[in-house]
Amino acid sequence: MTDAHQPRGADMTDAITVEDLTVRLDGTLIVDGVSLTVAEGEWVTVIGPNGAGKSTALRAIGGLLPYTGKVFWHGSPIDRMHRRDRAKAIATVMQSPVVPPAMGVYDYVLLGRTPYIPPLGRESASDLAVVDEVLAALDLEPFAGRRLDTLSGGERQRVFLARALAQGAGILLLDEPTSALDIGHQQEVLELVDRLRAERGLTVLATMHDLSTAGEYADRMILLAGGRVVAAGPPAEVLTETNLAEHYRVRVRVIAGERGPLVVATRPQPNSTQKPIDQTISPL
Ligand SMILES: Nc1ncnc2c1ncn2[C@@H]1O[C@H](COP(=O)(O)OP(=O)(O)OP(=O)(O)O)[C@@H](O)[C@H]1O
Repeated sequence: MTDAHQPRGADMTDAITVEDLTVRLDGTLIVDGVSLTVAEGEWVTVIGPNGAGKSTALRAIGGLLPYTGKVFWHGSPIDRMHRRDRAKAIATVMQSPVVPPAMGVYDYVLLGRTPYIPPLGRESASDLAVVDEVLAALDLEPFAGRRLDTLSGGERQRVFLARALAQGAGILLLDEPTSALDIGHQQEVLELVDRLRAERGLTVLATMHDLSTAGEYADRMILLAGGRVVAAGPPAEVLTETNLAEHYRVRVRVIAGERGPLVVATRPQPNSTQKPIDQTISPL
């Protein structure tokens, strides 16, 4: 297994290679020299506290934000790839994508097939078959005729994933893909992605906040804090009480589960070093 964050040049067996990725937003350094690799067929999940730079890093790796450093997909520098080839190589599900509110679910998922439809051409029967297959796999058939703006947050999140899967790309970038889903749909979606990974060799780079769930599905994890990689490796090496206490500033218990470490946050002890409330709130 490769080290998650050692730069070593683009390797054809790596689906994603990132070297010294740096992103500034409005002059502020947000991602600070991140290097990582994701092998073909591997699932790597980036974790880290709010504001750590996870979404920003993922957007840059997906070619959606300007950056300095190097990003390769399947050994090709992305800044030299044609837009259509990019869309066939990588599909992204970012948080709160902007969508035409009046658009129907079926048409939105069909947008995933755009890179396969010739200019001025129409979608083929096989494009429609892919959309039907994806809608069925995500339990979305009953919603096919509905407008996007009539769906619940969780239903919409599944539609965003459906569009990405319809794209048929070999690499999936998922930014908190299950944050709005109930526990049943969360497991269903992650199992589906994992099955596609096994059947089609899909590569997954995701961000997730639910640490136990993240650890159950990822081959490797990367802990980001302050825009930098502070830990990387298999879930059991990253999800440690020491790492989580240091970077999330929370007291946790990590218990060995069947499929990976289970992380439980515990309340501070009453005699901990926290100041009494009456010393931290100014009197009115
Ligand atoms: N235009 C901007 N100018 C300055 N700072 C910005 C700008 N856009 C985003 N940021 C900051 O960049 C930091 C990283 O944001 P990002 O969304 O990548 O974090 P994240 O790790 O995904 O967080 P979360 O877990 O809350 O989703 C945040 O502190 C955010 O406020």
